[in-house]
Amino acid sequence: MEATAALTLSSSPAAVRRSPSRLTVASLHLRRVPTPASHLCGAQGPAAFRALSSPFPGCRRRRRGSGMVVRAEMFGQLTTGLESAWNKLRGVDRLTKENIAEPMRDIRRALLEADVSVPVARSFIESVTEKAVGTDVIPGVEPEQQLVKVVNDELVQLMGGEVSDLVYAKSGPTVILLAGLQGVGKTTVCAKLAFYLKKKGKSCMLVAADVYRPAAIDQLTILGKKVGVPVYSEGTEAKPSAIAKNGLKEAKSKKTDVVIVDTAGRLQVDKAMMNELKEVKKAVKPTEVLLVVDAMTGQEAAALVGAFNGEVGITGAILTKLDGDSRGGAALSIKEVSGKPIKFVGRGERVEDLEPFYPDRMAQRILGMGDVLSFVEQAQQVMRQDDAEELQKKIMSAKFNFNDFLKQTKAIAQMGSFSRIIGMIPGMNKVTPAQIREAEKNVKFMESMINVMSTDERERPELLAESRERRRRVAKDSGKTEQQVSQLVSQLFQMRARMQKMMAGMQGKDTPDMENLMESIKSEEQAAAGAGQPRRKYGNLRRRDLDRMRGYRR
Ligand SMILES: Nc1nc2c(ncn2[C@@H]2O[C@H](COP(=O)(O)OP(=O)(O)OP(=O)(O)O)[C@@H](O)[C@H]2O)c(=O)[nH]1
Repeated sequence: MEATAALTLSSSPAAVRRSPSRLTVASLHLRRVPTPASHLCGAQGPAAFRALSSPFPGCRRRRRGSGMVVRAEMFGQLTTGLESAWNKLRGVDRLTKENIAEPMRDIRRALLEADVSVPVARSFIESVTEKAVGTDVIPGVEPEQQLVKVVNDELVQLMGGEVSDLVYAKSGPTVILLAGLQGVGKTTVCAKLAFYLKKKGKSCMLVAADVYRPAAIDQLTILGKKVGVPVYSEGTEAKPSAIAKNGLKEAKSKKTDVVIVDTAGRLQVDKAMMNELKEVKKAVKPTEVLLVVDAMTGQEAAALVGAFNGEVGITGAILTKLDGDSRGGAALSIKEVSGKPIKFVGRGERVEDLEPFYPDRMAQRILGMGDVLSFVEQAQQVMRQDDAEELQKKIMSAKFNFNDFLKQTKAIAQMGSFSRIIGMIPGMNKVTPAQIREAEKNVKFMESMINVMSTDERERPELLAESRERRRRVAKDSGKTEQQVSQLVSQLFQMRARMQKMMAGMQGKDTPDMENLMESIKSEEQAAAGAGQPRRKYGNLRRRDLDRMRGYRR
């Protein structure tokens, strides 16, 4: 049977055709098994959740400069190229090899225009095609949204997947050796790194091993002063490897945590440069050898990282000048081409302008679709097939218990706070902030009671239904009244009944009618405004459950 997921995301292909400029995410529907809605809404009625579960207008793609989605201008062209790929999928039912062929060509073109190398673009396209075609359809998520997600995940992988942290030495100072061609920003990076590490509570020392450009030593000394870090130098006469070795000795004697060695840059890769680097490396046995590359050089930067790694052996790259006019090819290709991760990126000339490289954030910037991605991810999470199937079995056997209740509550909480979700959906002005706060308060309120229940009580709500003693204990331990606990137990049984009714309807080939369902929830809640009041009929609720409920209400 199909996944019984509770929350799904969609807007109909018809709506998309009517409004092609709209991104098609974003109506939240209750499908098949209803997410327990009423428990989020408490006695005040499920207004907030009802509003969430009713179809909304599509989530409009944020225009450039609208302020809601931060787009890296650097990737602007790539982003625009990708957009045309999504547009070509509007209105299709599922992703097939045939219907994604043209969008894939757009993506390939966009990557090449961003200065990604041909082999990298080719393998990217192959991988996206394979995953997109094989991807499970998530009910309610539009095919182009799924493609956005696949492209996002592949971009993240392409850029190295996880963030690659600096490695520190197990004992003694951590030595970071910086290498790179002339003018890429090495000296500036020395100061930026020291500034970054100081903020992390590490003591640092800079070592001036660029003996060919006298101004480099002065520049490093000035920058060292600026960030409050000592600079070790021996002028321009000594050998770089000796300077680095002596600098390390001094750092050891001062118990410095991190030593950053600045080396000379050349206009191009040459043998002398490589040999010198190898010597310095041998002299100080660095924990990290980082190649500084300029993002403006595009795919050449990636090739350079590969070349340095082959010759000298490096641990990663630092990509500078991402604030400039580059097209992004370097960020996309370095890991794939060289096998080495980008560890930091420089986004300006100031010492503060260095940050760790986060592949996921970068991918989101490229796509400029953070809202779509979080919707698809959340839908996937909420709809994990195993959970859903297990839940379905429980519903059918009337075993839906407080653990499931809590799980569902948390699944909804995972959809982001109510306010956040609503904030992402333009046109969602039917739910007032007060209603949102109320719904959130109710979730917490119920959790506090469930949290103090014993394992048995959570698994078998009947125990609470049967025993006033137990209800009193839960009330006392959670600081609530006995009546409030009774009401919670009552709500769980009502929910079981509603779910079974719906499942029975589905199995009887009736398509569940959400309008009717919500109406029936509403009228049930009106009929049962308090746990002590008589209720109207309970649909498919089992006789045993009813008896038990009666037992606890007596
Ligand atoms: N816009 C921008 N400029 C940067 C960045 N990083 C460095 N620069 C600038 O690039 C220029 C060269 O930087 P340096 O740090 O001197 O480069 P270098 O690699 O040490 O140069 P050599 O010592 O000649 O090898 C300077 O004007 C820096 O201010 C960055 O991330 N963004």
